[in-house]
Amino acid sequence: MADIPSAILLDRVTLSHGARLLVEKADLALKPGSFTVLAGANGHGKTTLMRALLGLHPAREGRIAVLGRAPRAARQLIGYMPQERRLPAPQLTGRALIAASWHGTRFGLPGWGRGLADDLKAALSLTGAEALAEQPLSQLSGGERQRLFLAEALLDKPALLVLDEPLSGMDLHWQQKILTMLQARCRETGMAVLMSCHGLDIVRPFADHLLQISEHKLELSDAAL
Ligand SMILES: Nc1ncnc2c1ncn2[C@@H]1O[C@H](COP(=O)(O)OP(=O)(O)OP(=O)(O)O)[C@@H](O)[C@H]1O
Repeated sequence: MADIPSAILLDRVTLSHGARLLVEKADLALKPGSFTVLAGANGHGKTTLMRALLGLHPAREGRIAVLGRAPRAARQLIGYMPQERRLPAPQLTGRALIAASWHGTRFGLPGWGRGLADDLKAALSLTGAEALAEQPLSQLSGGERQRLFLAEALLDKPALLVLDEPLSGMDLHWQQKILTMLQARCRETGMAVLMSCHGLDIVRPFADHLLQISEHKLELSDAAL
C-alpha cells in the first residue's frame, strides 16, 4: 500500500519576518486524523507558521508539504480560520457573508445551489450556529461569531483544519462542545487539526499533541503529558 502523506510536513524550515527570526530549521510530521494544539507566547510565530502552511508566508529555508503538496497547491484541502476577521458589512447575516466569501474564493464553481446549502446546514449544525447564521453579524457576540466562522472553515469538509485562536471569546460550555466536536471529526473523518490557543488546560484532554514554539524551536509532545 502506498504511504499516506503527512497532513503537515516541515523539513528544516526557517521562518522570519525580515530580520526577526521566528522558527529555525524546524522538522515536523503530523499525521492525518491528528489533533494538535499550537502554543507559544505572544509574538513567537504561531500565526506566521499557520500562514506559511497556507502558502501566504514564504519559508526562508527548508521545505513545507501539506497533504503531500506544496502549500499553495493544498489550499483547496485546508479550512482556515484566521485570528481576526474584518467584517466588511456588519448588517449582513452570517449566511450571506459565508455565501459571499465562498463565491470570492471558489470563483468558477456553480452558484449557491442545493448541495452547498445542505453542506452549510451540516457545518452550522456542527458548531451549533444554525440560528446565529440568520442574524446580522453586528448583533452577535464575539464567541458567537467565532462559531459561525468555524462553521465556514468546516464547510468544504477539509482534510486539514488550521485554526488561529478559535476559542477566544467562547464561554467554557461552548469551548468544550467545540473541542468535543473537533476531536470526533479527527477520529471519524481523518481530518487533521492544528489549533493555536493560550488556555492549554481546557484543550489538552481533547488533543493528541502539543506543539510549542519557543526560542525559535518547535517541540512536539504528547498533549496528555
Ligand atoms: N506583517 C508583519 N510584518 C512584519 N513583522 C511581522 C508581521 N507579522 C508578524 N510580524 C512579526 O512576527 C512576530 C510573530 O507574529 P505572529 O503573529 O506570528 O505571533 P503569534 O505567536 O501568533 O502571536 P499572538 O500570540 O500574539 O497571536 C511578531 O512579533 C512580529 O514581530
